[in-house]
Amino acid sequence: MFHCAAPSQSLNIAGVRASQALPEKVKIVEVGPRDGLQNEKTIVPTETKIHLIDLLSDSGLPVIEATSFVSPKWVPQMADQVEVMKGICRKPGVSYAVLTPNLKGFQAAVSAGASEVAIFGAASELFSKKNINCSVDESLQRFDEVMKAAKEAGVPVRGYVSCVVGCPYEGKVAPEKVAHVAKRLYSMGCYEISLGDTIGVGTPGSMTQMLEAVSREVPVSALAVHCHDTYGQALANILVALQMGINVVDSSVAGLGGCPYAQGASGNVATEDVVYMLHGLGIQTGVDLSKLMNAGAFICRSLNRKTSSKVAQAPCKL
Ligand SMILES: CC(C)(COP(=O)([O-])OP(=O)([O-])OC[C@H]1O[C@@H](n2cnc3c(N)ncnc32)[C@H](O)[C@@H]1OP(=O)([O-])[O-])[C@@H](O)C(=O)NCCC(=O)NCCSC(=O)C[C@@](C)(O)CC(=O)[O-]
Repeated sequence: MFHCAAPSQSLNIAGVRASQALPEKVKIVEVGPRDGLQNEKTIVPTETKIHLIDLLSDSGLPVIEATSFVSPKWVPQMADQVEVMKGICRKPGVSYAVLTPNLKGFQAAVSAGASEVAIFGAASELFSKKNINCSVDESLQRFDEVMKAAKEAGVPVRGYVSCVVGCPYEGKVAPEKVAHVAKRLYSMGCYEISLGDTIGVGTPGSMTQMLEAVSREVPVSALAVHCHDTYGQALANILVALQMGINVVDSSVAGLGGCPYAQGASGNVATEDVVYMLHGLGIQTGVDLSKLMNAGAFICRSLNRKTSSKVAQAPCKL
């Protein structure tokens, strides 16, 4: 018989937070319903997606990326985006964000009531071509159109940069390339830039180098990290980002997901594991871990799949 220590907010832990300048609060952007489900082989029923989003809303998450307004020919799993946006119970205070690759997607997203949109670029030419069928420069031109329309409509826009450490087609990615794309997105008006380790190859060493380069161009207060966990480095990478002053973290309930254009990449870091670590550090998230775990259990049951969250697998429940 063994005992588990509850994550405490003791003076000791608070002392760690103070000495390492960790943030007091972290905003978690839940990407499971989009990043998590976009890669499923069989089409997930719309009602399942809606129920998952409602459970996640109930857990106290502040931002939920609900779906994407991309071409159904490219990502058939997201073809029910309008029904999903219509079906969810919108909880006051929760932002329901969606991905939009171009003006067509933006207009459809706004009609469906998205409270914010995200444009998604890459630091790698080949990934950009495979994912959105254009070069990095062409993508930035398209995003400029979306930004103009978003400003007129008063819709906040988040910007993603994919392949911030490595690319499935080009290998290692130079931090300067990431900084360049991040700066362009920030200059066009994105309020937040999410740095995606799309294939989960980053380590605290390579993340630090990349974050140092990006933070010379974009204020740290406007950065988020989006870590896939292929090599089991995601939590360590997030900790490094927090120590550098970043206080927005993307994650996916049950560690679902991957990118259809990055074969072999595993899901995002599990939201349950991020929340457990943050609470253990005395950092507030506003998320109720047990409600979040219910949402994770629901989607795993629905997909007939084992969770990738270590916290959800742990034999002792807190
Ligand atoms: C960008 C395109 C559309 C270009 O695709 P394309 O084929 O070059 O586009 P097109 O403009 O030539 O249009 C082709 C067809 O798509 C339609 N179309 C055009 N746009 C839309 C739209 N918005 N919504 C619905 N339909 C659309 C358009 O109307 C046309 O229909 P047709 O005339 O053949 O019937 C395509 O490549 C695409 O949809 N790509 C999305 C890929 C994707 O969703 N990838 C996964 C998300 S990114 C990711 O996961 C990484 C991230 C964000 O999580 C961070 C990280 O981990 O790094």
